[in-house]
Amino acid sequence: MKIAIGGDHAGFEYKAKLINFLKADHQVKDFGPSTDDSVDYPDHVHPLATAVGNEEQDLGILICGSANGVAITANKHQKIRAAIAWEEELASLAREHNNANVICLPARFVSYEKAESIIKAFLEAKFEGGRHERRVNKIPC
Ligand SMILES: O=C(CO)[C@H](O)[C@H](O)[C@H](O)COP(=O)(O)O
Repeated sequence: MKIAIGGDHAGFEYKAKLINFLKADHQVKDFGPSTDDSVDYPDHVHPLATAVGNEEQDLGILICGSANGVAITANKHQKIRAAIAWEEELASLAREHNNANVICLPARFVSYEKAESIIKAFLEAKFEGGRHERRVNKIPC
């Protein structure tokens, strides 16, 4: 799968580790930041969301301190359904019920091991369609 990953300085460390975790099985594109110097998350979220929205990338992962800002920003983009997850089941349900194409992680609130497990759950889940597709189709895109 083609996976886009990005965030801000608060997610930098986890992003680097996740890239190493993911690159064995996926094509990973890093949307930055490239250091842990303080940055403005929209500068990295917008290009990632554009790439996922136009299907250059299959799924997106955004990591920052609380996940709130990256999720708010990503969801401003047409065709993006960004969900926040701090537990594996939340990530699975985001795919299964909401057809989420971006997952947002709160690096300052979960361990790296939990973050990796959340991403694994997100990538392994599949959209269930049916009643969920009817609902998702009612979200203006
Ligand atoms: O909501 C956020 C942006 O997506 C995150 O929590 C940021 O990482 C956080 O706001 C950064 O705060 P800082 O004090 O500038 O490190």
